[in-house]
Amino acid sequence: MIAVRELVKRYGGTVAVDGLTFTVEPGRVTGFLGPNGAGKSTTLRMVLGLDAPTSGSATVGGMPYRDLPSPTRRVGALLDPGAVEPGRTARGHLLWQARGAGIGRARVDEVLGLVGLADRGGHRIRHLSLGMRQRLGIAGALLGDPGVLILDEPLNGLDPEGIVWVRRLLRGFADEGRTVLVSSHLMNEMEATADHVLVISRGRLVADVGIAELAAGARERVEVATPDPGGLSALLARAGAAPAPAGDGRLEVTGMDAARVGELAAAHGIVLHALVPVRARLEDAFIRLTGQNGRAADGAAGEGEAEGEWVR
Ligand SMILES: Nc1ncnc2c1ncn2[C@@H]1O[C@H](COP(=O)(O)OP(=O)(O)OP(=O)(O)O)[C@@H](O)[C@H]1O
Repeated sequence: MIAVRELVKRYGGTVAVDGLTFTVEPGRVTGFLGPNGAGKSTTLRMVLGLDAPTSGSATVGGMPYRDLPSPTRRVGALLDPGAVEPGRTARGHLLWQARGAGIGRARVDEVLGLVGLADRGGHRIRHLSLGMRQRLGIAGALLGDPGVLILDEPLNGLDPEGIVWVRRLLRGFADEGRTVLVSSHLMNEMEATADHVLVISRGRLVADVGIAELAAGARERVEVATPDPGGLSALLARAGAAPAPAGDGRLEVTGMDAARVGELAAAHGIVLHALVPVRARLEDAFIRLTGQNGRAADGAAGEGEAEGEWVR
C-alpha cells in the first residue's frame, strides 16, 4: 500500500504539490490523473524518495521508500523512459539495472520475454521505437518482481496493441494482489485501464473515486435532429428535460432518456430525423474536475463542488 499524507512540495514560489492525502490500495489498478503540470511526477518522485517533500509524508508499505530494505524488490518504477543511455543495448541496460539491485542475469531475459522484447535484447536503445522503449522501461520496473508498481505515463507512445498489452499486464498484477499506480493526463486512457482514480489539479486532490462510480455519476445525453427544433425544445422543457440547441436544427437533451424523447415527439406529431443516446464520457467529468483545457477550475465553486462529490 502507498500512503501519502499532507504532502507538500514547493519549488521557490511554485507550489507543485499542495497538501495531498490519499492511499493506493493493493489488488486494483489506481489511475493517477491530472492535466500537464498538475504535480503527478513530483508526487511520484517523492513517493520514490527521489525528491524530498517540503512537508508531509509518503510511505510504501508503512515506510518511507529510502528506509525500505531492498527497495527495488518491493517497488518497481517507470519514471522517465528517456533517461537511458541510448548507446546501450536493451539487455545491457537491464543488466546494468539488475547489477545495481543485486538481481541475477536470468531475470533480465525473463523480463525481456515478459514485455515482448525477447528478440530485441541485442538492439541498441537508440534504434528502438518509442513504444519499445516504453516496454523496456516497464521491463526495468519488473526486474525485482515487486509487489508495488509505479508507472508514470506508461501508455505514452504505445500503439493500440501496446496499450492493450500494458492494460492486460497491469490487470494481471492487480489480480495477483499487487499495488499498481499509473499516471496519465488522459481520462479516456484510464477509463479502460484503472479500477480507481485519483484526480489532481494544481497539486490538490479533486477526486478519489472508483471508475464505476465516476461513470454512474456522469450525465447521459441524447442528441436529436428535427425539422422543428423550436417545437420539440418547448415540448421537452415542459416535460422536465433540459434541451439545448446544438446547431443545424439539432438539440442536445439532458435529463431524459432517448426512448422518452422519441415517445413525446411521436405523441405530438413532431418528426425526428435522428435520435441518438450518447454515453457520457468520463473525459467530461475530468474536464469538470480540473477545469477546461487542462487549466484548473477557478474559485471555490468548481473545486469545492468536485470535492464534495468525489473526495472522501
Ligand atoms: N525541479 C523543478 N523545479 C521547479 N519547478 C518544478 C520542478 N519540477 C516540477 N516543477 C513544477 O511543478 C509543477 C508540477 O510539475 P509535475 O511535473 O509534477 O506535473 P505533472 O502533473 O507530472 O505534469 P506532466 O504530465 O506535464 O509531467 C509544474 O508547475 C512544474 O513546472
